[in-house]
Amino acid sequence: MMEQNKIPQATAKRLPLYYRFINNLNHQGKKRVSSKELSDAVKVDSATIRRDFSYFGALGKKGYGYNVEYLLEFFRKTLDQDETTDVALIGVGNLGTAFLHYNFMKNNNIAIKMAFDSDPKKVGTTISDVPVYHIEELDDKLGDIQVAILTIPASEAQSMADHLIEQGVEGILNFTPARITVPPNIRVHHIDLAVELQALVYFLKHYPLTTDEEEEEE
Ligand SMILES: NC(=O)c1ccc[n+]([C@@H]2O[C@H](COP(=O)([O-])OP(=O)(O)OC[C@H]3O[C@@H](n4cnc5c(N)ncnc54)[C@H](O)[C@@H]3O)[C@@H](O)[C@H]2O)c1
Repeated sequence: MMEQNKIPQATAKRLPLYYRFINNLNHQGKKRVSSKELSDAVKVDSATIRRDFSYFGALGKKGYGYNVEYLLEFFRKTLDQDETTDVALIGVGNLGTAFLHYNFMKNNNIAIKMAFDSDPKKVGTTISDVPVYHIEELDDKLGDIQVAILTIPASEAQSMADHLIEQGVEGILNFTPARITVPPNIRVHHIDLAVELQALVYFLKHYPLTTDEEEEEE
């Protein structure tokens, strides 16, 4: 990955968001984009965008904006768009099934390759071309997959994470409300809808958005 270490984590997290939008612009044949346009589209304030983009070596010109092709090339390299990353999904219930149906990652060269469940009724089925195996087949089937999505009951999360790590998984996207403990070399990202909603409501109440932006166009 290109100069990934120099990019602050908060900036890196916004990369996929930028990538998706810039990719769309490119498909529409657009050659340049202003920080204001970007800001409106991805809902990140334009000062943050300018700071983020300065890490990418993309310096917008006043009255011109950013070069779409340059940005796209940079994002592709940085996000390893040229390589495919396979992901395993653990738990084909309400949430897991929805993720399999909505092939949300097809443009990003990241794909859910296989899914696991303990329910015999689900094992042996295929959802959007993704085979569902029994969880006991995990060691045989996982291969060199290093990323897993956890959509199992919270009570199963820790032991499942331990097992996945034993099998070589290095990154876990945890949708269960359980806070799992992992060794320092393993990365866990936790997505909790309830917490996100609470945060949104809190911000609405205490930090109302204003409409007058002190915009400085680039
Ligand atoms: N993060 C969020 O925004 C969000 C939203 C809804 C639910 N959740 C959480 O996501 C998880 C899944 O929710 P759901 O509604 O899909 O639940 P669900 O009960 O519909 O699905 C859970 C699935 O996991 C399977 N399972 C159980 N134990 C297993 C094991 N040991 N190995 C493999 N598979 C196993 C079950 O057979 C079932 O298919 C829960 O922890 C829930 O709290 C998170």
